[in-house]
Amino acid sequence: MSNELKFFFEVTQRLSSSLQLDRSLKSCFDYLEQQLPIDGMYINLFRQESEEIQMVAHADRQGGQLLDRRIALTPQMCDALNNGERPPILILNYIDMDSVTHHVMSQLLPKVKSLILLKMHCDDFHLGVVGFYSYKEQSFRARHADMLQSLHQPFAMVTAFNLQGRNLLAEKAQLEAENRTLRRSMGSRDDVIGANSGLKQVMEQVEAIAPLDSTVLIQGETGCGKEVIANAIHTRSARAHKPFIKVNCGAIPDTLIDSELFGYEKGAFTGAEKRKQGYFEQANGGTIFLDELGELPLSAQVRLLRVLQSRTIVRVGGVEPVELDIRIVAATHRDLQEMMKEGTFREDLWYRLSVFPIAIPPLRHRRQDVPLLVHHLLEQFLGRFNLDRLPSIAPEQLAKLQNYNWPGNVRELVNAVERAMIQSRGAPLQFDFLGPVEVAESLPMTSNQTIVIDPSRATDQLVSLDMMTAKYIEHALRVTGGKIHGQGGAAEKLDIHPNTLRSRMKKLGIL
Ligand SMILES: Nc1ncnc2c1ncn2[C@@H]1O[C@H](COP(=O)(O)OP(=O)(O)OP(=O)(O)O)[C@@H](O)[C@H]1O
Repeated sequence: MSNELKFFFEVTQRLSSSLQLDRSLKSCFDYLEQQLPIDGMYINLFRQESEEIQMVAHADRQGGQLLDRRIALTPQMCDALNNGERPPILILNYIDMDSVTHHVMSQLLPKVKSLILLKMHCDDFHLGVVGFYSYKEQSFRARHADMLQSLHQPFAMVTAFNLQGRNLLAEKAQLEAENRTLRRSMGSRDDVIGANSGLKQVMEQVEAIAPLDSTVLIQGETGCGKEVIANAIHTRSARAHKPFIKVNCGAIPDTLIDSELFGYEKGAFTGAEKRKQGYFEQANGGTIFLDELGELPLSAQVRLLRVLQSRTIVRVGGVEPVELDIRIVAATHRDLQEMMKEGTFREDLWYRLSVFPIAIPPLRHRRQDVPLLVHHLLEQFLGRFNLDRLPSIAPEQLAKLQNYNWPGNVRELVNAVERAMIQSRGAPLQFDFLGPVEVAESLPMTSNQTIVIDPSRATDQLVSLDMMTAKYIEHALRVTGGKIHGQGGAAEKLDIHPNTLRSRMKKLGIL
């Protein structure tokens, strides 16, 4: 075999040795550096549609890497690269001999002093170049170019196939993302956003209580995710494949509560033509979620207490108790203890229910969850709005969302994101309809959560020192992910004793 053939055979063998361009390029380099005075090589694509050069792979003595580094070109540079007169192989013993190469290399590999560029063509399409470079000026001779010129076809083929492979991988990643969204919308286990940040403590409680059959009372402001947490308890329990029945206690008229909850026997009242199961029976084997429990009238509270004690119900018009295997999860945004004092909520029922209370912090106390929720909602809305990519949000708009006070909690955020998507029509999302963020309600933050104390931003509308202290403590808790004591905790950062911080939080009403 002639020397040229041996060279061609060895390089093409190495080039096709792996499906990963970084590996095959490194293998080529290891051989080529013994044949040519090179310090490295790379593959650059010519992206005519976006007027860019994209470096996709590089290899030198340290190893091979896949890259995605892009350099913008001027229209004149694109014309120069498209010019049919540009030779298929070019020796540049000084980088500034060619203005486009100088522009690109000064940004990608500024130490390179001389180069051989091998143009890659595929079906009349100018794919880009393979660059063989040296850190010394005047390294290359015509014989080096002669050796390399037969390689333009194999390099072009391998690069083209590799790019196709990458497109397939990108499609696969997109399919996986769609799958995740679908699973979430079907209520799979990973649908609690903030489970590892603002809702970490809540989720620890959920994980602990879910496998047991204990009654759970979820408390939290309206729209903060009580149903989401109730659902998480059910899906993490052994009852996950059994019914999860949600009852909105506030939505049932007083006169219908008994028959809706406990069902009725045939003939129990006019119109009761056949026996009907109530919500409790429908939930048999699974979980019943009693939402808005605070709205339940006192008479129904007594009967609920009986169910909790005996795990049996009696249908309206019936006498026989029906035994049930159910787990009860209740939720309210009302202050049940206050209602007890007023006499509108039964004390005995409270004690039965509050065996395992879970308090969900409002969204303004876990602002770190806002970007996560926004991203989750955008993914959810993607399908509904028939979009093929996520709309963008400018950092200051995201900061605005994080600083806003969210009186309607996550539900209000859901509505705000939906409204912004409807209004945006493909442009970056705007949330100016939320109105200015009040200084009193949030401290100015940059998008990377660094607090900015800027007296020039103070207005004449002063707020009480207690309110400012509360906001500052809340901010410290956000920064530390809710950690109070120990290294990196809020007490350390605020330079006070953890017990002092706790008592101040209690006084200021911080959860
Ligand atoms: N942690 C979360 N992750 C994902 N979505 C959430 C989360 N919290 C709330 N949501 C969404 O916010 C909306 C309101 O949540 P949910 O109905 O659970 O609140 P709630 O506290 O039960 O409200 P209400 O007090 O009105 O009964 C729903 O669309 C829900 O999917």
